[in-house]
Parts: sequence; C-alpha cells; structure tokens
Amino acid sequence: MVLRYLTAGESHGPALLTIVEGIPAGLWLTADYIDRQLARRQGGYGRGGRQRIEEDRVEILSGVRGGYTLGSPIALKISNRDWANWREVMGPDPEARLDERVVTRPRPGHADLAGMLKYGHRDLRNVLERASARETAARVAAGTVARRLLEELGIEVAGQVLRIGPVEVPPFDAPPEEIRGKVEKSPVYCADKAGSEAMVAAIDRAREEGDSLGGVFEVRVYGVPPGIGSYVHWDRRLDGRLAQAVMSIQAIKGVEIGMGFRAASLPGSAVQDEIFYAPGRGFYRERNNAGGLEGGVTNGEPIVIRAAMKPIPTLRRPLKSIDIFTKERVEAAYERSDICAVPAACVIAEAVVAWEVARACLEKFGGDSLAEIKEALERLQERVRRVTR
Ligand SMILES: Cc1cc2nc3c(=O)[nH]c(=O)nc-3n(C[C@H](O)[C@H](O)[C@H](O)COP(=O)(O)O)c2cc1C
Ligand SMILES: C=C(O[C@@H]1CC(C(=O)O)=C[C@@H](OP(=O)(O)O)[C@H]1O)C(=O)O
Repeated sequence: MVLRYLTAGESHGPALLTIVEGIPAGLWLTADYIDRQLARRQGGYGRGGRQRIEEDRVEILSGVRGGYTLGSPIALKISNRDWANWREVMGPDPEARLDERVVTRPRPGHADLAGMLKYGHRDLRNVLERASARETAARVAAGTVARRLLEELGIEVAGQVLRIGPVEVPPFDAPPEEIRGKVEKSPVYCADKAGSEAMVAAIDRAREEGDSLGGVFEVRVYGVPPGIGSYVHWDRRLDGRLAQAVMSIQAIKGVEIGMGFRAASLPGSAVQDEIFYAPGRGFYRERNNAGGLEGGVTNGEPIVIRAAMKPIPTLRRPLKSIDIFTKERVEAAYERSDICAVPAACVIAEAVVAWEVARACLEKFGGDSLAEIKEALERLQERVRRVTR
C-alpha cells in the first residue's frame, strides 16, 4: 500500500485542497478530529492579523462514510475566509484585476525574488501566494489522517517548543500525554512555565521593535515498533525521510535526530547507546541519543527529531531591497505578518512526521483494511517477542 498526498491552493484563493490516498478501509475519522489539529496550527503566541480572519475547518468530500474510511481517496477542503477580500484580484477568470495589489519589492528571506527568477513572474504575488505557509493547513489535514491511523497502531506523536529567539528550555522528557498536557497550557506550546513566559516577553519585544523571531522545537514519536524504515537504500532510510519532511516546512533551516549536532563534538563512548538485555523485557537501552533510529530503521526507542526555524522574513521595519521594475533601492514589501510562528511550525512538524511514520508503517505492514494492518503488526510484535525472549 503506497500512502501519498497532493495539496493545492493559493494563500488568498478560495480554498486549500488535499487528496490523501492509501489510507486503509475501516479507520474511524471525523472532521472534528482533524479540526482540533487545524486549530492548534492556527494558534501560538506571535501570530499576525490573518489568523483573526481564518477559522480553519475541514470538509471531508470523499473516502469516508458514516465516520469510517472506505479505502478510497480522501478529499479534504479547507476554505479561506480571506478569499472574500481577494475575489476580484485572485480569481481565475480573465476579468481578475491583475493590476491591483501588485508586489514589486521582494522580501529578503521569502521566496519572492528566487520565485520570480525561476517562473518569470512580473508580479511577486504570483510567487508568494503558493510559497506561503498557508499551504501547511492542507499538510496538517493530511498528516492528521495519518496520525489517526498511528493511534490505532498504538503510536503517538507529541511536540514541544524548546527555544524562541534568545529563550531556551531543556526538553521535557515524559510520556506523550504528559508532554501534551503541559504544552496545551502554554501560549507558545512549551512544556516549561517560566520558559513560556520569557518566550512571550521575547515575542512582545520583537513586535515592539518591528522585528521577528525564530526558534527550535522537538517532535517525539512513541510506541513505534522496531523495524520500520530500511538501511538498504538511501531513499528508504527513515531518518532521511523524516528530515526531508520537516525541512520542507517553510522557514525550517536545520533538522537533527536524537543527539544531532551535539554528537559531533563527543567521543563515541558518550554518544552510542549501549545495548542491554533482560528476560521478559528483551533488548533495551538506558539512553536514547540515537533518537530511535539506527541505520535508518526504528530500534524500538521513541523517535526524537528537532528543528530550527529562522525568523519570519516579512518585517514591519522592513529590510532593504530593490524594486524589480525601477531597480531603485527600496524597503521590502510589508502589509501584515506573523512575528513568530514557531509553535505553529511545531504542530505542522507533528503532522508531517506522523505522515512519514505512517507511510513507513504501511510499507512494512501492507494491507487494505485496518484489521489486516493490525494483524501484520501483531505478527511483527510476536516475532520480536520470540527473538528477545
Ligand atoms: C506557520 C508559518 C507561518 C509563517 N508566517 C509567515 C508570515 O506571516 N510572514 C512571512 O514572511 N513568512 C512567514 N512564514 C515563513 C515563510 O513562509 C518562509 O520563510 C518562506 O516561504 C520562504 O521559505 P524558506 O524560509 O523555507 O526559505 C511562515 C512559516 C510558517 C511555517
Ligand atoms: C495564512 C497563514 O500564514 C501566512 C503565512 C505567510 C507566509 O508568507 O508564509 C504569510 C502570512 O499571510 P498573510 O500575508 O495573508 O497574513 C501568514 O498569515 C496560515 O498559517 O494560515
């Protein structure tokens, strides 16, 4: 079974669309379940005016009947409320007013200039509409379908923010429900209360200064059986696939697994996780510097993946740029913007990580119905028990 999805939609167009294919039949899936993740993605302290306009809700257009998936493609639609303000400018018909709201001052750090040079656009709006992270609402919808499937297999995902600008906290190491409990109480999705307050203050300072902030978040996946992913070929290594999925989120500039970059400065004895064995428990480790992955294969420990997000490119106090027509030195375009979207990016990363883990699980377990997949998982677990007994 191949799990795949495509998304479509411009930021100020009528809607965002996703078609998810390869989800087995018999999975309980409701719009409410997806909407909870969409709401989390819209949240987090530091978001701009757009989120006061949008109230993301998914419409399930196919592939689900009476709450259960059919095994057929699942089409999902999220309408853009802002479309009402952009209909005349963004419409597909020849009457659209293309001479209005033209963007000619590329923002350093956004896709504006590179996209113009690539596609030959003369209005940077034609670049930013699709480069925008608005598209991640569709990715979260698709990833949340995968997350529902993982739940049925006993696999859970939990994310937390570790840094915003200069404020850093250590990861909260706990079972997923405890991480989620603490993170839900934080305006910046950070498990540390004092850290959250300092992060909010840092965002307020950036807002006053007309600036923006980035940060770091961590996503963990608990309950993953050993043996997911493969070392036999570069594009089957799950560490590489997860890194690609997370790096593809707008403004993510660094990804690490387990100990990550810190491992480069330490000797092997301080990095590699020694192997232990106890009857009944089987093989185990006393630490998880590997982040649950060795050779691109899950080893039974939780997957731990961290990412660094750069600060938002659009600034109220704009950086210098060049007008693409006059070639004059100008200030980059500014209408409105997020100041910090690290909490939102953490939710997006949870979704894309869930997607990639689910895809690798289906490659391992196959099956067209949830029942078949669960049987294959039980067979693997039984085999692991036999080997480790
Ligand atoms: C959730 C989220 C919200 C974002 N909001 C904004 C924004 O309001 N303004 C902006 O200029 N960039 C925003 N970005 C970042 C840009 O989309 C991103 O920097 C741009 O597409 C260029 O891609 P790159 O930074 O990956 O090179 C956001 C990113 C994410 C993940
Ligand atoms: C719309 C979303 O994020 C947008 C991502 C974004 C960008 O350039 O990436 C720019 C902003 O769009 P606008 O100019 O319409 O305010 C953000 O609001 C969203 O996350 O739902």
